[in-house]
Amino acid sequence: MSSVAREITRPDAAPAAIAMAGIEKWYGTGLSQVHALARTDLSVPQGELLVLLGASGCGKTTLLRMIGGLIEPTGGEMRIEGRPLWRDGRRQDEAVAELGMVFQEANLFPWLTIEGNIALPLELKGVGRSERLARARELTRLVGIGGFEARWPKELSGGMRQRAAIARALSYDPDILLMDEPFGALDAMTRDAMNLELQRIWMETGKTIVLVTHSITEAVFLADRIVLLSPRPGRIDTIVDVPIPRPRTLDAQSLPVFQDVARRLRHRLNEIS
Ligand SMILES: Nc1ncnc2c1ncn2[C@@H]1O[C@H](COP(=O)(O)OP(=O)(O)OP(=O)(O)O)[C@@H](O)[C@H]1O
Repeated sequence: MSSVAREITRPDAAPAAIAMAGIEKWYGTGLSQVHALARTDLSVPQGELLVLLGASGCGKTTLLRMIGGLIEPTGGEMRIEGRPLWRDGRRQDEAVAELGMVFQEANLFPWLTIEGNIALPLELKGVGRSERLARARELTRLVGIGGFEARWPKELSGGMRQRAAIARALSYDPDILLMDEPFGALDAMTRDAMNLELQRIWMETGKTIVLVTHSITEAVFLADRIVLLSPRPGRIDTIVDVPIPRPRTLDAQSLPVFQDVARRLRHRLNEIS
C-alpha cells in the first residue's frame, strides 16, 4: 500500500487535511492536448502551511485548483479530510465546505461594503443577517481591518482588499485555505507585511494552508514544507522542510538556515527550468 493510501485508511489517526493519490491533469483533446500535471501523490497534514513553488507554467495553479475542486482531475483520487472530493464526476459538498480560496486579485464586489463582501458566502448559505454581520466583524478584526466594515472596496488599499478577501474565504470557517499568488500583485513592503499577517492568522486559527508562489523568499518565510514542481508535465521534483521556529520575523531572512534553503531551491529551480 502506498503511504498516501495508508494515511487515507489508517483508522486511529486523524485523516490528512488533503491526500492525493495519482492525481493527474490533461487539458484539451487530440493534438492540442497539454499534459499539465503528471501522476502526483501528496499528503498535507492538518494545520500545515505548505507552499507550492515552481517556474511559470509548471502546473501550480492547476494543482491548487484541483485541490479546491475547481478543476476535475483527469485521473487519481483527491481526498479532503478523508472524504473523496469527487464521486461519479460530481463534486462533493461536504468536502468543498472545508475549502476556502484566495486569488491574486481580491475580486471584491464594488457594490457591496467590505462587511457585505465578507458575509456574502454566508448570505448565499442562508445564514441570518445578525449572525452574518457578527461573523464579518469578528473576521475583520482577525485580518486587521477592524473598523472598515462599512467602507467600499475602492476606499481600501490593495493590501487591505486582500485582507478582506482572506476574511471572505474564512467566513464559513473552512479548515483549509488555498491561496494562489495571494500577494503577487502587491508592492514589496506590503507583501512583507502580508506575509507576517498571514503567519499570524495561520497561527491564530490553526488552518491548513496551501499557498502558490513564484517567490523563493516568500516560500521560505511562510512554509513548513515547500513542494518544488518541475515543468512539462508538472511533477513533484523536491520537497523541502523549513526548520525555522515560529513566529518568524522578517529578520529570519538573514539566518544561515533561511539562506541555505533559499540557495538550494534557487539552484534546483535553475537546473530544472
Ligand atoms: N484551461 C487550460 N487549457 C489548456 N492548457 C492549460 C489550461 N490551463 C493551464 N494550461 C496549461 O497547463 C500548464 C500548467 O498551467 P498552470 O497555470 O497550472 O501553471 P502555473 O505553474 O500555475 O503557471 P503560472 O505560475 O504562470 O501561473 C501550462 O502549460 C498551461 O499553459
